[in-house]
Amino acid sequence: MNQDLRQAQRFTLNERRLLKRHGRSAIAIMAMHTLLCVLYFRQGYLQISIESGLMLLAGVWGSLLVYQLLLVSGWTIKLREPSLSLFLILHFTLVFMISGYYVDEFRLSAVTLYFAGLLLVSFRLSGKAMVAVAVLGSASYAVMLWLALNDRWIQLSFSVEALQWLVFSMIAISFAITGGGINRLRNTLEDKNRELAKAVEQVREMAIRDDLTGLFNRRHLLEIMERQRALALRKKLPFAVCYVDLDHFKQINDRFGHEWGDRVLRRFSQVAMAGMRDGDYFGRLGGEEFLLILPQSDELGAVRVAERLRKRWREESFGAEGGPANVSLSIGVAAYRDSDTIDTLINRADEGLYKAKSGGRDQSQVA
Ligand SMILES: Nc1nc2c(ncn2[C@@H]2O[C@H](COP(=O)(O)OP(=O)(O)OP(=O)(O)O)[C@@H](O)[C@H]2O)c(=O)[nH]1
Repeated sequence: MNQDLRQAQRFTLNERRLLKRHGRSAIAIMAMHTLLCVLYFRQGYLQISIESGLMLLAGVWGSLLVYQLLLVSGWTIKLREPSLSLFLILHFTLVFMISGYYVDEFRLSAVTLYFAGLLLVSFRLSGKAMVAVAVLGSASYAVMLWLALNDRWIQLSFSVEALQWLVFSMIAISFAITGGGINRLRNTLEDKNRELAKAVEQVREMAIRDDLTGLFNRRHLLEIMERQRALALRKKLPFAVCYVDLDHFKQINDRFGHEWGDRVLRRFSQVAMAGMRDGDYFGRLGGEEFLLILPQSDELGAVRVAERLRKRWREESFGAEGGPANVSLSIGVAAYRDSDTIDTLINRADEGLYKAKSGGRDQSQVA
């Protein structure tokens, strides 16, 4: 594959890599939060028994690991939102609110890492979804607070708690508003990168194709021959080429006009392509000259292919459409030899073509 194309694809077709990174970030946030909870617990600020704490931890990490497995396995890649960010942020909301419930002294600090979670999913969720998530976060905080106040009314100050809830809600909404922008930017960037990859592919196609026929052009045919030669040298795989030339083409142009000449060239390309074996290559060297490259073919096999093409093309007639009745072909065939370079091989095929022309045209000759 062309190097430019690979580079463009690195920006566009790397969804699996991004998903893995997304999963790793989720784990990092949760790991930091777990560490924070352990510190709170050790300092006596987390009002929870060790058994309940461990059970909660098992639930949190169990579900997060399942999430991570889904992302890494590629199972979610076909979904509309493959990072399952909505699930992730709901999971985070639940976990952070539960920990917030148990930490009375620093309730707001216990849920601070929730904002890192919001930032993470803002790369994936739309602006509207982000606002909905933030509102849900704020409502969950309110419910959590209500439960904590109900349980421990005497020790808690309503106004301080309400102020902390307000701060939490404002930060969450601000994250949602700016986060929506991040997602829009990311989508635009993705679209642009996709367009870029397509453009690179188009440029690449233009660089290897002949305008008139859409066949491989001379440059690309020479590249293919170089590759075949390398294979022949390394793995002793034979290959052969057929130098194909339409006979008396100048007369066609002169008698029927250049447009008819073009039409004949295009039809010949279609006929030749239709009869080709998978793995063979066919292209236009220029003018009315074409080249067939036949991997894993010896001289005899190549002559058979050349003759089949010549006979098939003779059946084609343009007479009924006001063009030439028949256009014959002359073909020079040459099989690769160890001492060959690309030039000597083409020259030999050209010699075969010369023999075919001087032998009366409409035939294949080996050289
Ligand atoms: N219509 C058309 N004609 C082309 C194109 N490229 C080359 N030609 C014409 O092809 C003709 C080739 O003529 P020659 O090289 O004399 O060969 P020929 O008339 O086929 O004679 P032989 O090969 O000896 O049978 C010339 O008239 C070129 O102008 C093309 O893209 N379209």
